[in-house]
Amino acid sequence: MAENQQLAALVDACHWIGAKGWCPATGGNMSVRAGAGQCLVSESGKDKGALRERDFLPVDITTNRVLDPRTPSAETGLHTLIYRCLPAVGAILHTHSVNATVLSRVEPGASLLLSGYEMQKSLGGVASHLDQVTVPIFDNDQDIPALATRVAARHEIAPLRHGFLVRGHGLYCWGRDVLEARRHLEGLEFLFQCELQRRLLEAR
Ligand SMILES: CSC[C@@H](O)[C@@H](O)C(=O)COP(=O)(O)O
Ligand SMILES: [Zn+2]
Repeated sequence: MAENQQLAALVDACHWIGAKGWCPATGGNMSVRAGAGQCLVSESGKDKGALRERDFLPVDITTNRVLDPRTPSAETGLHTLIYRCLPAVGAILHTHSVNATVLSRVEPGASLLLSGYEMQKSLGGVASHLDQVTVPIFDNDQDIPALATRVAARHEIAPLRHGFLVRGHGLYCWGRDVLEARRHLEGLEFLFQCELQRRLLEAR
């Protein structure tokens, strides 16, 4: 799909995310890969459920240089890192759902491990409910370059796949294009809700 179609699809995805309530109070950010080693990142501080195409700003993926007088997301460094680590990624969605926020705090480990769910197959390359899906969890940090360094270090050891959680903060997920990133977001959110309910019921 052409770059302008991807941007139109991303704007659509942002409105869908807003309607789901996954980006309350200006939380979250989104981007698509663009030509010439750039990506288009949502402007900082905007309501992500009401973004328009002109609210996405060009950023150089290698240098993080912002090619616009406006300010892109405070978390731009995570978007550019993901594009550098995973050359096949075409779109990234970062959301702040209640389930992602709570589950990332309830799980004390460095990963959320999911298995036994048919809906795991909504994630690219997962063929069975018997597979184990690993969603890395990183402790939150207001220092985005420091957080990006930890994400990159983990990617060196265990390559990132569909997304990761930031503890008490939210989810980053992605896909080859906006359509796949949307499917991953919806699939992961479904799995988070199941896992949270399972843990609540089994704790009784
Ligand atoms: C509502 S505060 C959330 C922010 O600190 C941040 O986590 C976020 O996702 C949005 O930041 P932004 O700079 O608008 O992209
Ligand atoms: Zn955030």
